[in-house]
Amino acid sequence: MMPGEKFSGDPAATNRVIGLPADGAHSTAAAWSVRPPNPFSATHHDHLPNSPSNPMSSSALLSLGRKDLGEPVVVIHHLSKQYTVPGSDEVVRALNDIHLALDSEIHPILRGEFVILRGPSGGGKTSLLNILGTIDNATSGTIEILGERITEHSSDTYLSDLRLRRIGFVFQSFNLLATMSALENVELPMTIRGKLSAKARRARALELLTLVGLQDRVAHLPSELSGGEQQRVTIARALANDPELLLLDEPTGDLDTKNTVDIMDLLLRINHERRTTCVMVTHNPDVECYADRLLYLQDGRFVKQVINEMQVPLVLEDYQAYLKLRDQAPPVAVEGETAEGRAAR
Ligand SMILES: Nc1ncnc2c1ncn2[C@@H]1O[C@H](COP(=O)(O)OP(=O)(O)OP(=O)(O)O)[C@@H](O)[C@H]1O
Repeated sequence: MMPGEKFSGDPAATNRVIGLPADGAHSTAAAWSVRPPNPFSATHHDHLPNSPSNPMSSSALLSLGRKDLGEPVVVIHHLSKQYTVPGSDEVVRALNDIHLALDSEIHPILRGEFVILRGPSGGGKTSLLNILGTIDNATSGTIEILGERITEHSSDTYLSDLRLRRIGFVFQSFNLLATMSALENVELPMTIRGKLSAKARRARALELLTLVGLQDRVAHLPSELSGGEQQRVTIARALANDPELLLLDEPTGDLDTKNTVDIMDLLLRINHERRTTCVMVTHNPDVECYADRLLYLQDGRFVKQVINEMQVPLVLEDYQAYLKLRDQAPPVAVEGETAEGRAAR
C-alpha cells in the first residue's frame, strides 16, 4: 500500500475523498469541481487534526510564475481496451469508451498542462498511459498525440519514431542500463535517434544531468546511485530528445518523502520552464497539488475531474511534520470493519 493510501485507508473514505460514485457510473457535469491549491485542505484530510493550514512558501510560489496552456496535445476518441487472459475465455475490460475530445465533458490535455491520473487500483490508469505512449494498442477507438493520429494501422516504425522524437517515459522502476554510467544512459536515446554528433550528445547529456542536479555523478553506474538519484537520471534520459510529452507512471512510488518532493519539484520546473506536457499516474494524493488537473479513473472510465487553480509545490519540512502527525493519528473507524481488518490496514 502506498503512503498516501495508508492514511485514508478504507475504500469508503477513499471514495469520499476523490468523489467517486459508488457504482462507478458515468460522470456528470455536477461531479466536476475546482479546488483551491492547498494540498492539506479539508477535502483531503478532513479527519486529521492540526494539519498545516498552508504548506506553500511564498518564495516557492513566486518562482513558479504563470504559464499559458496551448493547443490540445492528447485527444482521445471512444477508447476501449480489453485484455484476454491467456488460457481462458475471460475478458478484462480495462478501459471503457474513454472520450477526451473537444465535444466531451472533459476537455483534451493541452500543451504545457500537468495532468495527474488517479483512482483505485485496477481502474485503468496504466493501461491508458501505455496506450498514450503507443506502447500498447487500444481494442477500439483512436488517439491523437501531438497532432499525430494513431490507429490500428499505424506501423511499428512510425510509432517508435514518434516515441523517440516526441515522448519521454518515466516509470517507477528506473529501467536504467546497469552496465552504463549515468552519462551513457542519458546519451542513449540521442544515439538511437542519430541526429547529434558524439560531442553534442555528450554535452547535452551533461547539461541534462546538471538540470537534475547530478553533475557530480555522471560517471556513476546506476548501482552506485540512490533511488532518488536513479530516478533523476531516468528523468534526464526521458528529456534527452527534448520530448513535448512526458508520461510518468508512479515516478515517486519507490521514493522516500524527501526524494518524492525533490522529484515532484523537478517535474514542476520542467513543466514550467520547458512547457513539457506531463501526464502522471500516482497513488499518492499528497502530490495532487502539483497538477493543473486531476482525472480520476474507475472501472475504466473517467468518473471525476478536478481543476487545480494553481500548481503548488510541497514544502518539505511542513510536509514531513504533517506526515508525522498523520502517522500518530488513531486509525479512522470504518463502518462494518472488524478489528483485524483495521489492524491490517
Ligand atoms: N496484461 C494484462 N492482461 C490481463 N489483464 C490486465 C493486463 N494489464 C492490466 N490488466 C487488467 O486491466 C485492469 C486495469 O489495469 P491497470 O493496470 O490499467 O489499472 P491501474 O489503475 O493502473 O491499477 P494500479 O493502480 O493497481 O496500477 C485491471 O483489472 C487489470 O487486472
